Amino acid sequence: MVLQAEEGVLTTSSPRVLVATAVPAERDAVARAFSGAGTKAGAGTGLEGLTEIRLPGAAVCRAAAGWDLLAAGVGPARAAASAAAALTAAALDGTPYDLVVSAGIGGGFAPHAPVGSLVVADAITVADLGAETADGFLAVTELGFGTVTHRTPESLVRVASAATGARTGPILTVSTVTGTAARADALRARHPGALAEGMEGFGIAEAAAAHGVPVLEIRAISNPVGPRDRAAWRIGDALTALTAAFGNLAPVLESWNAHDAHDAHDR
Ligand SMILES: O=C(O)c1cccc(C(=O)CC[C@H]2O[C@@H](n3cnc4c(=O)[nH]cnc43)[C@H](O)[C@@H]2O)c1
Repeated sequence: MVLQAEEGVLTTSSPRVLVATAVPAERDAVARAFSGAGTKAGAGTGLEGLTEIRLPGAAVCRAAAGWDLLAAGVGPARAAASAAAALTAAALDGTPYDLVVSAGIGGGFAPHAPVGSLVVADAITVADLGAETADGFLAVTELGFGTVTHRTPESLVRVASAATGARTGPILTVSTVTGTAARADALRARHPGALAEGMEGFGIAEAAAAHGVPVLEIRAISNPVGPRDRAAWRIGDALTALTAAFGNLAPVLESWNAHDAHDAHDR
């Protein structure tokens, strides 16, 4: 967000937002909210009408003024590397991002996050970064290292959930998709209140934190967290919900003041 002097008056331009998904299908679902780009019209690349900017380590698509979309890859490490590349390139270019949004489909914890619903994270927590011991799992912070949770700005979570109808609560980041009831129960016990899981949020939040940029995560629920039944994932419905979410989210994020982000903290 750059302050500009116009006729002697200081005005604030719209924030620059980086939306990071895992895969191109999710990025294109976000793109459809802006201009109809990413529809099936054309050769099926999903990028008709979008400008692709190739960077060292990442390629971002400009969906609209101020809105860059990144298919950052699956899993926290690849997503962090891609997001960091995009953030660094923008900073070196003198046009840093004001907000990073981790977005995509995700698993929902029953009964609070049913398939087809939306979840906005008030906390982005890595669930499997630590050590297994005879007495159970120890988070990396309990070993004296690093971070396991990034908080999202309260004011941003409030406006985002009001605009989209999303439930708000912790979203877990896992490197292994939960595939049994026992693992789902263990996650519930360790993270009471967790609404959803995905595979990239924490990595993207780490990259954003390294650049001092606030982060938000939004997931459209495609499947329940629990016993694996890949055939039952409602990916199409979730992608449709993601497009609708960004249609409602974009105007409120554009008017959100990034300087309100002082209410976010890492743990
Ligand atoms: O096959 C397709 O057409 C397709 C379209 C869009 C996305 C996909 C994915 O497989 C996305 C993988 C992505 O989804 C997240 N995810 C979804 N459900 C879960 C879950 O139960 N636990 C953890 N992650 C989940 C995750 O972020 C993956 O990166 C396919």
